Amino acid sequence: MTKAYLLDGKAIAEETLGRVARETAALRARGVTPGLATVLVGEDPASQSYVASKGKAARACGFHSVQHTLPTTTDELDLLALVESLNADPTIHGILVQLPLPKTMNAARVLELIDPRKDVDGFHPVNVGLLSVGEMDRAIVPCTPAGSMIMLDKACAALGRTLAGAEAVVIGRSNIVGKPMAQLLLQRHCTVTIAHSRTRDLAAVARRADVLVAAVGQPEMVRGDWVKPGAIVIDVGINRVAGEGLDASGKPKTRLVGDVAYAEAAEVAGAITPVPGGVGRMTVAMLMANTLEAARRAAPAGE
Ligand SMILES: NC(=O)C1=CN([C@@H]2O[C@H](COP(=O)(O)OP(=O)(O)OC[C@H]3O[C@@H](n4cnc5c(N)ncnc54)[C@H](OP(=O)(O)O)[C@@H]3O)[C@@H](O)[C@H]2O)C=CC1
Ligand SMILES: Nc1nc(=O)c2c([nH]1)NC[C@@H]1CN(c3ccc(C(=O)N[C@@H](CCC(=O)O)C(=O)O)cc3)C=[N+]21
Repeated sequence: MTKAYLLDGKAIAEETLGRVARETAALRARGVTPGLATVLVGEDPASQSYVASKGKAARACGFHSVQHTLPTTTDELDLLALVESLNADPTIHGILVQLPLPKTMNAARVLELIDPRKDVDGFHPVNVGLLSVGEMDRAIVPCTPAGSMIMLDKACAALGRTLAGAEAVVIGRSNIVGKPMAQLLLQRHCTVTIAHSRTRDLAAVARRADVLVAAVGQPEMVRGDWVKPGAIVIDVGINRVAGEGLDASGKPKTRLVGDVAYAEAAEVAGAITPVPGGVGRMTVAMLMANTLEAARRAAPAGE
């Protein structure tokens, strides 16, 4: 049995981050330093660790990086005021409000207040619209789907495939992953199916896919026999599940798994992304790429 080509998210992300760092140096030579502000409300440990890794990547790229941490009890109006002050701050080109926000807050209202030109997550309705009409010079594309497309291009190059005409199935229809992913695949001329929790016979739908994207949030839901032989499998899922034994502080160990049963799927797929070390790495890298691009668009035209 041939084993799938492993799409190494860490290595591909490093490539992207290297390019961003080089281009940032060039932009700084013109007097512009990309600035990224992250906003975290509450103390969710997973969110804290994501935000920390974003700050670290920003500094490694040579960005100006600021982090705002607000207590869970923050008044929504105070968060809105912070967003407005970041909108008005010329040293900040990218604003990321970490999701999920506390349930007491209206997340849509917060996201819609972010200046679309600084919306490096690509979640603002203006960016959603620009993506859907294909205005890619002005749109900011959500990081996870954008990173997934880069990995798909690597897979196509390695396997000698092309996306045009391919059957693509995206499992998941969220605004942050599933829908924008489907838009990008459509732009690349795939025949796109979006599946979700009401889809009948999901396994059969998945088996049609030359390109299968799982963005579900269900640990290892996609089994090996859901994968068409030779398909390219992009596993977006990040699920923390119980591991074996105890950690150093005596708490039960946990581990990360994707939405795809990796070992089974890797026996059948043509190429596959691992979890961890897959799409998650690319998400952080694309956030840096989006921030650099936002800074460039804000900078006066250079020679
Ligand atoms: N790698 C990365 O950088 C990132 C990873 N993630 C991870 O990706 C996953 C998806 O995230 P996100 O899109 O935000 O999640 P959401 O919970 O917003 O959306 C999940 C989607 O999956 C569908 N779904 C849920 N259960 C099933 C099922 N049993 N069968 C079929 N469809 C199902 C839902 O359907 P319905 O609409 O009908 O409810 C929904 O459309 C999560 O594991 C998340 O942690 C997210 C962002 C970034
Ligand atoms: N406004 C906003 N924008 C986001 O982009 C956003 C968000 N909110 N909320 C949560 C999700 C999730 N997300 C991830 C980022 C990095 C990894 C990542 O780096 N994962 C590593 C491992 C991480 C670990 O070990 O915990 C990996 O897959 O190898 C994963 C998931 C961004 N999100």
